[in-house]
Parts: sequence; structure tokens; C-alpha cells
Amino acid sequence: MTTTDPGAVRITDSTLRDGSHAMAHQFTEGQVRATVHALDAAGVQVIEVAHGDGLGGSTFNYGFSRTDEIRLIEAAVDEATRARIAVLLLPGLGTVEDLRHAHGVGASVARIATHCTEADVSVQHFGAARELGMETVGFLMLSHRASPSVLAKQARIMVDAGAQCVYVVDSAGALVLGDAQARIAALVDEIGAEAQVGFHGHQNLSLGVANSVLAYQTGARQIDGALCALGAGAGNAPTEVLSAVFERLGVPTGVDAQGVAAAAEDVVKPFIPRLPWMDRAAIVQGYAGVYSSFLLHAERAAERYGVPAHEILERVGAAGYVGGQEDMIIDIALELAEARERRQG
Ligand SMILES: C[C@H](O)CC(=O)C(=O)O
Ligand SMILES: [Mn+2]
Repeated sequence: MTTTDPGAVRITDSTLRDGSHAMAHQFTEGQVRATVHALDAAGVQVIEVAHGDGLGGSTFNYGFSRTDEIRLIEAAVDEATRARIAVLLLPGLGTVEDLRHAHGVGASVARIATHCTEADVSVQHFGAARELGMETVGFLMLSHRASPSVLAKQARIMVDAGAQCVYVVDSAGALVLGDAQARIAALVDEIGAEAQVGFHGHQNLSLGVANSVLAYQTGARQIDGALCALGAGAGNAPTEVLSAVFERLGVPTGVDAQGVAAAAEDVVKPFIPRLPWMDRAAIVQGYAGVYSSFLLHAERAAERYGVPAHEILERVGAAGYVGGQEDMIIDIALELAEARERRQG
């Protein structure tokens, strides 16, 4: 595959970033090295490494990392022979200084993520990333919450600020087929002449792979995946499945499908404490449009206050909370626990 092939798709693997949510941010340097080694050998061109909530995400609100993310990024860069290492940054949580630091240890792709209607907060960060000579990618999170035309205007803001690709990010795994397709089509129409369009899917309604294929067929040329689906909620579109499906469709990815299947089975699966799955709580996330990374927060609150996680998540969906409002999950759990006590007299 050549990167100039207009029909080729580039798979970015986010096991070591989105998977951080599913691992409660407990990645070790050894796990990062082994995963990067296997992905790099299989020809994956971009590997994302950071705290699940991006640079600077290791906090009380989001969860502390076991290992400093800069050390993990440095290890990933050291291990990769061909792949480029990407980082995610949410303006307001991560800073331009964090980006410089990551670039200083070898990260070369900056993925700047905002809520789907707040692209304007990314302008300074795209400018800084371009000045550093990094490849730039915009991430419009919770994309189901904006109509295709609104999303396209937000993508325009990112491209004007320096984004070379903008992703429709289905953070809640809530987009159902045509919903994903319509958003990709709107972005291709708005920015396609100047920038690429990407798709990042979650499996809460088991549509991550199908939505990714539809996104490709509608013009997206960058697609995210994670080995063993390791990601928030029911996980991401599995990289090993995406690679196999694109191969069957005759779409060049440059990835050795057998190699990533082995990476998933032999390297990642053995260290995952719990495989991501479409269980009741995750399905509610997709159905009610809840940010996937809220799953473990809701499960912890459920355990602590003795209320069901899926009920907490239903309420989170009704309230429309977005990333950064993790603390509200506790409030909802407390309300549910109080209501239960009142009922029991
Ligand atoms: C910070 C989020 O986890 C980014 C992401 O992967 C998503 O919104 O989905
Ligand atoms: Mn995600």
C-alpha cells in the first residue's frame, strides 16, 4: 500500500490510549512495549499512546495512571521501528506544554479532541502542533449529539486551525449505520478537498466495525481500532477484525491481518483483566448516548452505593452529561440510593 493510494485506509490503533479506560489506566511499560512491538511488526502505521483521557488525564476526576504517560510514550517510540506514535489531547485537560513534552520524547501525531460543538477551543492547540511539525488530527467527540451539518461546521473550524484530518468520534457507540454515514458524508463534503475524514467507533451496540466500513465507503480514509476491542464501554472496533474485513473487501490497509490477529490473541488478551463486552450497562450507553468512558466510573459508584450501573447510566444519558462530568455519576448514584431507601421506608 502507498499512502497516496486514494482507496487505501489508514488504521490507527488506540489500544494503548482508549484501552487505558478499560485498564483503569494501569498499563505497565512492559505491556506498552510488547503491544507496540507487535503492532509495528504487523505494519500498523499509527499507534496512539496516552492516558485514556489524553495528555494530563491522570487526575482524581479521571483516574490516576499507574505509569507516567510520558514514560509510556517514550517506551513506545523506542519500540517502534516504522509506526508513528500519536497522542490525544483534550484542551483544558492537557496543555500545549504537555504536547511539547510528548513531542520532545518522539510523539509525531497530535490528535486534538473536543466535544462535538466546541471545536473552537482547539484552535491554539492545532497551531502549536503544526509549529512543532506534528501531523494533526481533530476528534469531534460524542458526534451523535450534533446533526451532520453542525458537525461539518465544527470540522471546518478544526481544518481552518490546521487539522489535516477530522474524525467523527462515536464516543457513546450510539450511531446506528445511516447516522454514522450521514455525518461522514457531511464532513467529506465540507472538508474533503483539504483534509481527510476519519471514524472512531465504539461497540456498545455492536456496530463499530459495520459503521467503520460504511464510513470508509462514504469517504473516510482514517479508521480507529483497538486490539481485542480494548477501549471504553464495550470497547472499540477491534483492529484485528477491521484488518480482516478490509482485506476481504480488497481495501488496502498495509496491515498484516494475521499479524494483528496474533497481536490481539498472544500479546494483549493475556494481560486484559476483563474483555470489553456488550453487557447491559454498555448497551444502555449506546442506546442512551452515554460517553463510553463513564462505564467503569458508573460500575464503581454502583458497587459503592448498592445501585445498578445501568440505572446510573440511564440517568446520565437523560441528563446529557459530557466528558469532564465524571463526578456527577456519584451524585446520581447517591440520588438512586436515597430513592431506594425512601421506598424501603
Ligand atoms: C477522551 C475520550 O475517551 C476520547 C475517545 O476516545 C472518545 O470520545 O471516544
Ligand atoms: Mn473512544
